[in-house]
Amino acid sequence: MQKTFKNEKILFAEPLFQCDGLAGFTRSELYENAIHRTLRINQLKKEHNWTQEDFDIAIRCLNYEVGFVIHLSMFIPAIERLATDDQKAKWLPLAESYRILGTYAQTELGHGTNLMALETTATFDPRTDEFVLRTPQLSSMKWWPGSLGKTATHAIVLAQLIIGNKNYGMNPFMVQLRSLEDHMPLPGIIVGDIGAKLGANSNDNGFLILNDVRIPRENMLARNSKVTKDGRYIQTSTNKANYATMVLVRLSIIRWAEDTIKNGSLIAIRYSAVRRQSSLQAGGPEMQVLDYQTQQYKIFPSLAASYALFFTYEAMMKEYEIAYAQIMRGNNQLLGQIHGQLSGLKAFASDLVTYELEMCRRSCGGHGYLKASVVGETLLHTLPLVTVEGDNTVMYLQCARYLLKQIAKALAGQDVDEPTSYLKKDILSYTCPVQKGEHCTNPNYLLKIYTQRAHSAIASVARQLQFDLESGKDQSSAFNNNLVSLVQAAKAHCQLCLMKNFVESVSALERTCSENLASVLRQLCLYFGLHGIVTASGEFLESEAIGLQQLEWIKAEELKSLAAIRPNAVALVDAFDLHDQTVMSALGRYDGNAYQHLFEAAKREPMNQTQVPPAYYKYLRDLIKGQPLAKL
Ligand SMILES: CCCCCCCC/C=C\C/C=C/C(=O)SCCNC(=O)CCNC(=O)[C@H](O)C(C)(C)COP(=O)(O)OP(=O)(O)OC[C@H]1O[C@@H](n2cnc3c(N)ncnc32)[C@H](O)[C@@H]1OP(=O)(O)O
Ligand SMILES: Cc1cc2nc3c(=O)[nH]c(=O)nc-3n(C[C@H](O)[C@H](O)[C@H](O)COP(=O)(O)OP(=O)(O)OC[C@H]3O[C@@H](n4cnc5c(N)ncnc54)[C@H](O)[C@@H]3O)c2cc1C
Repeated sequence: MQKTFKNEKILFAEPLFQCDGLAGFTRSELYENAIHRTLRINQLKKEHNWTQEDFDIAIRCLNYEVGFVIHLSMFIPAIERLATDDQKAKWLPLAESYRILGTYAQTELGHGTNLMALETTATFDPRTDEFVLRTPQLSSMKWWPGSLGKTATHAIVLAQLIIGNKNYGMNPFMVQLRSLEDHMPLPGIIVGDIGAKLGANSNDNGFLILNDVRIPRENMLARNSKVTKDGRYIQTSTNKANYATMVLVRLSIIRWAEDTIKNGSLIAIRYSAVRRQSSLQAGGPEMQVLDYQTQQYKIFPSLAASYALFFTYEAMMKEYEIAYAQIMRGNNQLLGQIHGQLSGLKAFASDLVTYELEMCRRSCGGHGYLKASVVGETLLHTLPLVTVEGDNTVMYLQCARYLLKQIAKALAGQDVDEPTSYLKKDILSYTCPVQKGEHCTNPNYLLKIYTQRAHSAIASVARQLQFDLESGKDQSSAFNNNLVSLVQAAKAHCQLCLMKNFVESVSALERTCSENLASVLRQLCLYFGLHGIVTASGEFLESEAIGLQQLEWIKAEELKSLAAIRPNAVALVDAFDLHDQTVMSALGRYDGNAYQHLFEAAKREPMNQTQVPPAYYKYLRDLIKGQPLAKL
């Protein structure tokens, strides 16, 4: 599942990468440890001639608990996508050698989603051939950018470009924040950390106030638009191209989601295999909780999601690489498709894993509430994915906007993009392929059901919008009246994408892998499809993709699937090939000794380093001895 990291032994031989000790670290210690780790991985890369892929896998092996995440995942990619060749030649070597440390400063205290309303300005001053950057009011300050608080020496600041009295919209500007001599903020720069978060506290997300900070004209990243010395704005590509970095990170978030749900399902399934509790026969032996149908129902969705997201990431990476290669050659034909697809799939993947991680946590009972189980920590670290790189609701709406355009083309007899080719079909010619119970065991039949449900959802909201417009509603009111249905249609399309990628990937694999493996993957794919229909049965019925009889057959087949997956469940998570130090969980160790590892973790608890707590001498001793308490 994960490209086996041949350098795992090298990485985990070093105490720095052994994760047990992170519990109890202060924020400053977590921050410092994360920086130390990234720089040490960089040294290992040089010492052992690792590839960039090895470097990236090492970071994933540490669950991204490293420093400079935004420098690596946004600042450098933004230079690659937004800078001219000359600007790349200047800034990339500095960034890649960590001579400058960067962040991507777009979100403000008052705005994150609505980029058109960002308040930071960059005003061109022709007298000095400079831009003057300012955050005019409290709500304008940059707020959230990773590494901004204490680390970044530079930021790519997204600001409204002002020339004369005209606003040319959001453009990217390279701004130095700190001295490269003593790391002190430069004149006009007020910068700091925004404070503790629910998780990811090794990251110094920060705030930035710009008080008339002057930068040279050549600091505007000018691949897509530039300002001439005499103040003329020249657009060389669509201004949507300035959004390119976000598209890439949305792709990365799908893989991040895949990585977290693999951890969660591995912990839940391995622990459920060793945990024995209660018995079905009075006086009989206690059962592995993994044998309870309800426990399987709780955690097998996370197992199936792990594989579904793996296959979808692989497919979307190929789609992105094709689109990006064209875009970098100036051909924006695929820009709308890749934006629509990745907006929706980033939202769907992060929604899916945050829900399933909580189910994994719950499935571990009381021990799931211990930090040492790590499944709760994993959930906390995953929660931001529903917000970063675009709030999920807003991302679904971007996907829906793309789908509306595609169905309009389909209905007009025009070509549509490959991912929405199903919209060309005649929706009325559909007949449910499941006409008897055994038909539910055919993933291709299920795929037809998903297709019809998605097509129906998109067609239905398109019709409703048209009806509202023809009834006299203006565009924005008609849209706002249908936002929930638009989100629903986007989710339906995304769930179809996951199912299609799963079916097609297994079909391709079975041509080369053993029949045993093929049969296990087919079973998991079938389960993923059945479970998806059951959990959204209302929408599948509403779309008439299935009827009540089919739903009854599908529900029965889903429960049978649980029993079919059970014998391979542990092997399927072992196949993730995740090192114990990556999973870090006392409940999910490969050796299965959950209780021993829990007790070892408890013994490492700082409070247990002394038998008698300081509070005894302050409060408890007199209390227990019946002595009057001193004034508190
Ligand atoms: C070390 C490894 C680590 C790997 C993992 C890294 C993870 C990093 C974790 C955290 C970092 C977090 C970073 C951030 O959060 S950065 C900030 C992210 N912010 C956002 O995503 C803002 C969301 N808002 C928007 O994107 C936009 O405001 C909008 C899309 C909601 C609205 O755009 P706008 O231009 O205001 O209006 P329209 O909707 O009318 O769109 C206009 C037009 O542009 C097209 N379009 C919009 N976005 C894109 C895009 N990204 N790419 C291409 N095209 C885009 C849109 O489709 C419209 O096109 P049209 O229909 O043809 O007119
Ligand atoms: C951990 C973390 C790291 C981050 N790192 C960075 C970074 O490195 N760089 C950076 O620039 N930013 C960063 N961000 C900021 C992030 O990009 C924004 O928080 C995100 O884009 C959401 O915007 P917002 O916070 O303004 O939410 P809002 O848009 O204010 O969302 C609030 C509510 O309003 C709803 N809403 C908003 N607009 C609409 C609409 N048009 N239609 C329907 N509903 C709507 C949303 O769905 C949501 O329910 C980070 C955030 C987090 C949590």
